[in-house]
Amino acid sequence: MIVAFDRMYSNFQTIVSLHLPLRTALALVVSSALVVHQIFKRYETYSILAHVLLLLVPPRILAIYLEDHFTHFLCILVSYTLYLFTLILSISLYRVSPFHPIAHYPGPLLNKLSKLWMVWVVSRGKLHLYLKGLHEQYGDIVRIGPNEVSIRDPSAIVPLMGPDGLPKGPFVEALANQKSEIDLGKWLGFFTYDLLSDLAYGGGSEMLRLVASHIFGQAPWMGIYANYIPQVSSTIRRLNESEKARTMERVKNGSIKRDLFYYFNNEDCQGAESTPPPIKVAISDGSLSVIAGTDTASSTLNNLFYCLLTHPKACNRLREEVDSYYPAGENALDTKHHADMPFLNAVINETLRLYPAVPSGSQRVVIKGTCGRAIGPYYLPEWTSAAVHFYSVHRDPRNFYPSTDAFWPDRWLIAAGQKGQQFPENFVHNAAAFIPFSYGPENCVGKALALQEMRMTYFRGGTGRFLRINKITSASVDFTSLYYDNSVMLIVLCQDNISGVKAQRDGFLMWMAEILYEAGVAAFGCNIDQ
Ligand code: HEM
Repeated sequence: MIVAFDRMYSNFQTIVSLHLPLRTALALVVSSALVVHQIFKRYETYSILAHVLLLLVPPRILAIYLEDHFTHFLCILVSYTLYLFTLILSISLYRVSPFHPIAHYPGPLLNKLSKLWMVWVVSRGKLHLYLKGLHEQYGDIVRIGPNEVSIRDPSAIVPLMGPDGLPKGPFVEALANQKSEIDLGKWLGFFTYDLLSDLAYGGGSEMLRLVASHIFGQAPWMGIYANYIPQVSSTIRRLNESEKARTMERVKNGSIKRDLFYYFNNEDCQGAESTPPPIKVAISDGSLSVIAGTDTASSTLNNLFYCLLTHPKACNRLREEVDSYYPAGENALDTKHHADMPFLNAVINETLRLYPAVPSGSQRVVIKGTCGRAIGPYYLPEWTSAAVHFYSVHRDPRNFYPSTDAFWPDRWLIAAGQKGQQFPENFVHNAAAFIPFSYGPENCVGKALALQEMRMTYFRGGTGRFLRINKITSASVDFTSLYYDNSVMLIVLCQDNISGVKAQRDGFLMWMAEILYEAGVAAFGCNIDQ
């Protein structure tokens, strides 16, 4: 085999060998790297075959022209070094040059050069703070990648994400363009980035998946290669298999009630499609909703409890409101008053304002082949990715003032013109800049469900073991308002709920210890602010 390859190579060598002078041979290597840069610029590709053909094959062939001047080993070394160096230099110079289509947007040099810098930032779990800092330094639009901007200007929300806005970022589009059946595992990681961009929470393989999706979200080509690393691919395979098994089981058993799957699987035989979708589509729909709905809701609940526990006055006020709507004997799980309880909804909104579960927003992209798009006051050339940075928009004093960075639920009551509320001087409340569920036709499909979940959780505790409080110091926690009821956490807001759960106090303490243990060990910056 080796002999045959050697013979083939020397035949090839004889055919293409031209005995070029050294300068000409080197110039040939440099020019091919420049041509390949143009190809990459035109057709950004995540195909491994294309990467091999463009990155590895040309310098190997061109090494032949150096054979007259160096030893065999040196030819290869010089050819590859010069080729890759020229390619990287050419790409870098272009990215920081005034000729780049988004050169006029300010941003740090490293961000302009490569997304690898963002991979590092993301791996530290503080992307939302990093981007907020960049907006404070550079203004309302910042170049955060070679072809990517982050926006803090609410006037960009409608043109970017509204009915005439842009489609979702490159990963989602690439998924839609898959010709054959999709490899769910591969794309799941990319999707979670769009959705869960900046969450910071812990939890075994979930966290592994999340960290991976964060990183691959910044540099999708890494995801393609990582899929070939046995440890990564086996985690993805396990995830795939478990999603598949759950879906098959659910399809086999049919509906007991009208859950989400009832609709995914077209079990009502109504709507646009009357037949069930292919099983792969059902699996992917199910997985996406679980991913989209679980971590967003649980992290918001974490933050909500954190805010209440660190603001005992607000906690007591909420307790009073609950007691007034649901006096002793009333079923607090009855949803009839939930949407009308002003302070409860103000507390939820204020939590979502300070800690949006998707802080860096959802990416949109200007499709290739268009002449670019005007997004509010900004012009975005084709193939530029852009996202409104929810976290920065929510914490901008031009949108919410005073106490912009503080937990102050009253702002929502004042804005709604609630009786008895003082209108502070210079009060600003830009409702259009409050977008925790994103905006437009592609916003969060689970918004109503999520809000109801938040309201109900006051009474039930909801997500059980997933519920973690971000940062707890004994001084800031009013332990007497928390009880543990075997499987769920119960925040006791109604007087009549207290009896019956007291016996579980030991359980509660164990649970609390577990939280503290997790918060201490999992250094994922659970408290979003630190
Ligand atoms: C507090 C809780 C939640 C927050 C803050 C939240 C936020 C978001 C955001 C910002 C997006 C991106 C939308 C966009 O690209 O413009 C999104 C998408 C989505 N959410 Fe939620 N979400 C929450 C809970 C849920 C729940 C409980 C479900 C369960 C059904 C859910 C299902 C989805 C789905 C399926 C998408 C993808 C929509 C699409 O791409 O078309 N979310 N969510």
